[in-house]
Amino acid sequence: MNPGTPFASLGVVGGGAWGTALASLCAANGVPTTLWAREDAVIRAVNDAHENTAFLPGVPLPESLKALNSLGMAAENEALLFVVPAQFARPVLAELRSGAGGRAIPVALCSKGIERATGMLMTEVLHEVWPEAEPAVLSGPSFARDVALGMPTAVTLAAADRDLGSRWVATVGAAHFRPYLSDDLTGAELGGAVKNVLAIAAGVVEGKGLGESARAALIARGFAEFQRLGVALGAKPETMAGLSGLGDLILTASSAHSRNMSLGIELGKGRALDDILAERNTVSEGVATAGAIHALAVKAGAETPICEAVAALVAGEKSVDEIIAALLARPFRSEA
Ligand SMILES: NC(=O)C1=CN([C@@H]2O[C@H](COP(=O)(O)OP(=O)(O)OC[C@H]3O[C@@H](n4cnc5c(N)ncnc54)[C@H](O)[C@@H]3O)[C@@H](O)[C@H]2O)C=CC1
Ligand SMILES: O=C(CO)COP(=O)(O)O
Repeated sequence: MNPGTPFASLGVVGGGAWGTALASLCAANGVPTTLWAREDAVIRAVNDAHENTAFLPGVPLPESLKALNSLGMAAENEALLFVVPAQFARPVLAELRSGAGGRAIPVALCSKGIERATGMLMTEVLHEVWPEAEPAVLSGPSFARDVALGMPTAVTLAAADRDLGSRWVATVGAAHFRPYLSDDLTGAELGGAVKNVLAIAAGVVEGKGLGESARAALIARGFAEFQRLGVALGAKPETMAGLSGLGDLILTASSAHSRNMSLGIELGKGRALDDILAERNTVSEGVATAGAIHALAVKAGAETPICEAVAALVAGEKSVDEIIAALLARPFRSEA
């Protein structure tokens, strides 16, 4: 692969844990980087104490990283990493487009979810809101804290154009953060969205004490769902089996550090969803995405019983015991 040229300036939009980790990485690479955050307290903490105390406490950030709250200024950069949770993405992208004056600039989407109101993937939302933007998708098994602390990580970086992909690799890549190029944007973003829903299910298995064998079965059968849906939506099977697919599913469905899995654990212990969400300031994308995935799957004619069960659980339509009973009562079938 020809080495690309890093972008001359980068705006990271979204000052949660993941946006902060990615901004820190790019700033440490020497790319002039600014971080857009909604919260004044985050902006002050990043600029004054070089730490995002709200969302990524205890991780020192490069002094060269500057935070701001103007989307208009963020849009003046040569390229953008977009890390706003999926349910809030549309208005933020619209404001960025207006700040950019409708310019065609590279936007790498790093959020892992589907817009509940429309059932759209993030690339579809971007295309609708800002058709001139040049999309890429960065997704894979990568906890923000691991990346920010310099622990080894590998991700999928999908872009339709190889030169564009190489520029992103040169901007975010580091010895400990290894992006692998792909041209399958749909596959890359679908993996990140679906694994969050399956991680909630894996958490329920854990919280309910159903055992590690059950969790392994859930991961494998969840992966089968994910492949069926991916194929129906035009994703490549190798993407589903790669870092942004199986890789992220393994991480998120086996670690209580995952917000989605830990939420599932609490649900499995019998706690109410609203009580769990009320005590968190962080996002668990699978909650809003579950229903959207199920609806997409129905439309695409793909059978996704685990995602359907999670959708019914978080919508309050079925209890944990009811979804477990329904999954175990399914008829025996061939594995493929
Ligand atoms: N944290 C992680 O390890 C990783 C997260 N991601 C994805 O990155 C995206 C962002 O997640 P995190 O950075 O972890 O967020 P976070 O959970 O650390 O922080 C919540 C974020 O949501 C934002 N937010 C809340 N209400 C909002 C609103 N009304 N409008 C706009 N923004 C609002 C907050 O400003 C904050 O940036 C998600 O899609 C997540 O799935 C992807 C890879 C790793
Ligand atoms: O996407 C992630 C790791 O790849 C983070 O997962 P959670 O949002 O469940 O914490």
